[in-house]
Amino acid sequence: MQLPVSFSERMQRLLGDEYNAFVAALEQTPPVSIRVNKAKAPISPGLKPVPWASSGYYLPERPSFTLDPLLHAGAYYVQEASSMFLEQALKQSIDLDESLHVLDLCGAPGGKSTHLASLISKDSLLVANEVIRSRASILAENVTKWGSGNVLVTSNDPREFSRLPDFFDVMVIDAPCSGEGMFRKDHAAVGEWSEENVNLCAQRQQRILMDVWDALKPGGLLIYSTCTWNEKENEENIAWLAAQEGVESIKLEVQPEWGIIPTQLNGLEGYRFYPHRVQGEGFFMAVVRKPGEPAAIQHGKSKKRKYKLTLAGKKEKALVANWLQEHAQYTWVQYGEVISAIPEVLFEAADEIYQNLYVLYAGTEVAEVNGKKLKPLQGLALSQDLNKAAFDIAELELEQALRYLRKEDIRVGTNGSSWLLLQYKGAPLGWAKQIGNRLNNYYPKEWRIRMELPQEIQDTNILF
Ligand SMILES: C[S@@+](CC[C@H](N)C(=O)[O-])C[C@H]1O[C@@H](n2cnc3c(N)ncnc32)[C@H](O)[C@@H]1O
Repeated sequence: MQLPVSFSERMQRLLGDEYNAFVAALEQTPPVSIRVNKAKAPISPGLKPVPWASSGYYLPERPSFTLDPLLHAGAYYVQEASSMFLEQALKQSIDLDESLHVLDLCGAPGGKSTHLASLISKDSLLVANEVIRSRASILAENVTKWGSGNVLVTSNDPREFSRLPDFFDVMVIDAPCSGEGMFRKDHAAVGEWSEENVNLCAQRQQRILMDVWDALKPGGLLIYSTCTWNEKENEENIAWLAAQEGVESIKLEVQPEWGIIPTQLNGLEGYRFYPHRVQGEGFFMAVVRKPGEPAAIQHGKSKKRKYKLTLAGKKEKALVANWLQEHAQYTWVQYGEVISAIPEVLFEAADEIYQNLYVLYAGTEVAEVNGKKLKPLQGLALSQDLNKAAFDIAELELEQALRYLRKEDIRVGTNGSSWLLLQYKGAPLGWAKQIGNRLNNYYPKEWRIRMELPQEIQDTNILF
């Protein structure tokens, strides 16, 4: 790999004696890691754990993930290991049993959003945002597959968050950056790198920080990360923010054997990940607290407010309520023909998000109403709270599951006219409508596997 000269000079200055080991590590095959959705697969796979993440594991080699139906079922997410350090940032800085409003501002494709969804309490709301619309759809797909039910996916420019002053307890800004830490995974990134782009990225990151700052509560946490190593986009930006806003830096405990390098600028802590030190890609993270007293958390519906969300009709609600477990804990809303379930304690906050932002997906999309007919939706099939007892179920073999996910016609030997929940190794994949012994495939067209299936399909056995 031909590294740009000014990049190499900087890295030599930063790493000193370790520079040669760093360059050698850039030539090695990147490690492969996954994060397991313990709500769907409550297991400890016999895999080497990522030391700083409770559900992160390394795989010995890269399988064809597309050919594992459990990935499509949201049973795990393929995520670079260094990024999973987010878990330490949260666990060491805030009580995750509290009910929190959390923003993941730069969310797509969804690694940190799905991680956050697993870490926060059921009474907490995650707003997973992505400004670029096409990428926001991918974020919504991954959030739906994860199936937590307390996430709203939005697609807004950072500046539009100023409409929500003092709203969030935690903000994660995984900023768009010059991507030096991805050189090993993505060789094209080396050719696209320039000092000028580093400067542009640093300026854009400052703009993003200022745009959303008012939406963070006094006393709230900001978790800032990039996948690059230059100081301008990292320590210097945190120092710049501290100079503007007087933030308090949060120091995290890192075990020496993790290989993470703590850094400091003007007394502000940061954490660096290098590929010769950790089994992961290049990464930087810093955690700061906004000055001021935390505002008291308020719940419940206020009497005076006019809501944007419309409640589902009693009749419709009665028909679908038992499709989710613990259905009494939800508020059922209807948007056009779609009935969704939003945790009742989050209704007020969710409505405020609807009033101010562009929402692509909210809570759990349960059913589509068409006159007297009800169609169960993909969000329900993939919900962690799906009440399987309410449906007929067919268990698929590997090849059948992949053909279903390709949206092909399959037969499973059933006969009837009801909706059928199709699952693989016990994990729901989606719906089919029985028409006699035929099945209509209702897997979402945009999500379908486009890859041709190989002649011989091998079970990847990643989880079980
Ligand atoms: C590093 S990626 C996020 C990765 C994601 N957090 C994850 O863990 O999967 C940065 C994201 O910022 C988005 N982005 C680009 N320009 C932006 C801007 N001006 N403001 C906010 N986000 C932006 C990109 O589209 C990209 O999805």
